[in-house]
Amino acid sequence: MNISVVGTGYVGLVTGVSLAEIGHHIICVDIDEAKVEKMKQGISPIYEPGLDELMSRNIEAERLSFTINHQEGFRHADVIYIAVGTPENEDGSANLAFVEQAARDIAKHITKDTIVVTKSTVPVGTNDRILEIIKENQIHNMQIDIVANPEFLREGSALKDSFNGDRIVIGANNDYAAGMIEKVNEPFGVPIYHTDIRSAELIKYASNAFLATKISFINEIAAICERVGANVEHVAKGMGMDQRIGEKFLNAGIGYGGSCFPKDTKALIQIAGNVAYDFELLKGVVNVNQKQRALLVDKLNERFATLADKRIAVLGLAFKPNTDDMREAASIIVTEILIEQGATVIAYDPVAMENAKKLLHSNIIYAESVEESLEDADAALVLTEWDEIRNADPSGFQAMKSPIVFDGRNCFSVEKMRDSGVEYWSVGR
Ligand SMILES: NC(=O)C1=CN([C@@H]2O[C@H](COP(=O)(O)OP(=O)(O)OC[C@H]3O[C@@H](n4cnc5c(N)ncnc54)[C@H](O)[C@@H]3O)[C@@H](O)[C@H]2O)C=CC1
Ligand SMILES: O=C(O)[C@H]1O[C@H](OP(=O)(O)OP(=O)(O)OC[C@H]2O[C@@H](n3ccc(=O)[nH]c3=O)[C@H](O)[C@@H]2O)[C@H](O)[C@@H](O)[C@@H]1O
Repeated sequence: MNISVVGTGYVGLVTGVSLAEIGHHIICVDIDEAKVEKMKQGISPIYEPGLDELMSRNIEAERLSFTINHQEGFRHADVIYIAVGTPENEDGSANLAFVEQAARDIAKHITKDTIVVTKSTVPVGTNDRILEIIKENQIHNMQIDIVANPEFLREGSALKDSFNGDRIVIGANNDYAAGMIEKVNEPFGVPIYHTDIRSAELIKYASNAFLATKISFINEIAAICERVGANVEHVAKGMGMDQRIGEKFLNAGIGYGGSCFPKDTKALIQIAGNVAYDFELLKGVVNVNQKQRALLVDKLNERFATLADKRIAVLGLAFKPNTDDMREAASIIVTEILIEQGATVIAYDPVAMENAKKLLHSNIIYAESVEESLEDADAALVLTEWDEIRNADPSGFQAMKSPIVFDGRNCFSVEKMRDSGVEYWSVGR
């Protein structure tokens, strides 16, 4: 099928590449010229394991191309996917400006009957609005159907998730559109769940909010563990063995970050608020996460009278391993407080440092390796559990002025660290 994807961020590009890989003809449209130039050469503008290789393969096979021109992008499209950003407004609600602009672009340029598929995470009712915008602004009078098809991939394992997802949700209000989008997705071999549009929209927010709830829940259990002398890893394991609970997303740490959990939890609170429902539980989840992010700085402040003369190594900057994405990373707030308190910060991340430099305080010093960041440091904070950090030899911490480590991702064995003479604090163990 001829498919166009609007927006080539983490979701749009992975969607385009995956659909090309299963045999569709894909043209991706983005307004960012520099990005499009890179992608035309088979270079992914984002770090995502395996993506460059799959892009190049499908470009060579002439199943994948890129353009900044919407008209060219939509000319042959049977289906158009919307995968533009839905960032957070100041009040926490979802900003739909990019989605609405994409709808206007579609309205202006389509010249054949089209199914529009919304991949972006959008509040309930947005697909109705998109359809309305397209119908109101259409130049040629074409038949338009709309399908809500939320995305569940995780950054860092996006391709793996696309080909091995737990489900594909198709929300439609007619059998033709639902059947066509099922056909598009069939080669993935992933279970397909059909529902109405509004339920599909809510499935996405409810799923992210539930996962965020698991994380804040285990983080509160970790706080109790610390106070009563239990070990949160053992507690999580014992809980997770109950299949009704499940073992995943029970890793205690410095909370959730990234481009989605923080914004989607807040957006769902707004969605509920708009229909006069106070989502108390989710408000608690958000508050717990807020506190959790500053946990390591609180611990540092308990350990040292002042940070003014301290050299602090920060290991890991991305919001999670295997991505260069810095959106809502804990490192943003942690490094800001450290610098505010007068500390010297020497940071290292295997992949995200270029993006970090654009976002973090200009006083941060960047190291080329874990070892370099540890040299002469008074304390080290672990913010992201990259394999390179996780696999660091505990004896390496002896290069510090004082081997004191606050581990926000429970990367190291408590026993090994203590045996290596490291003063070690981790979350709830
Ligand atoms: N990042 C993730 O892991 C996931 C994101 N989502 C959702 O998917 C959506 C997209 O997220 P990301 O890929 O992270 O966004 P992103 O911000 O990385 O990328 C959006 C892209 O859309 C482009 N764009 C904006 N307006 C355009 C227009 N009118 N025409 C063409 N291109 C346009 C931008 O230039 C940018 O390249 C959001 O709603 C997000 O909540 C859903 C699941 C996973
Ligand atoms: O809507 C989205 O954008 C996506 O959001 C998350 O994916 P992502 O943000 O890429 O990464 P996750 O692996 O979910 O991690 C999110 C955050 O939670 C933290 N986390 C995760 C798991 C855990 O047990 N503990 C924990 O603190 C991670 O460190 C990270 O900061 C969801 O997992 C995806 O299903 C969803 O599609």
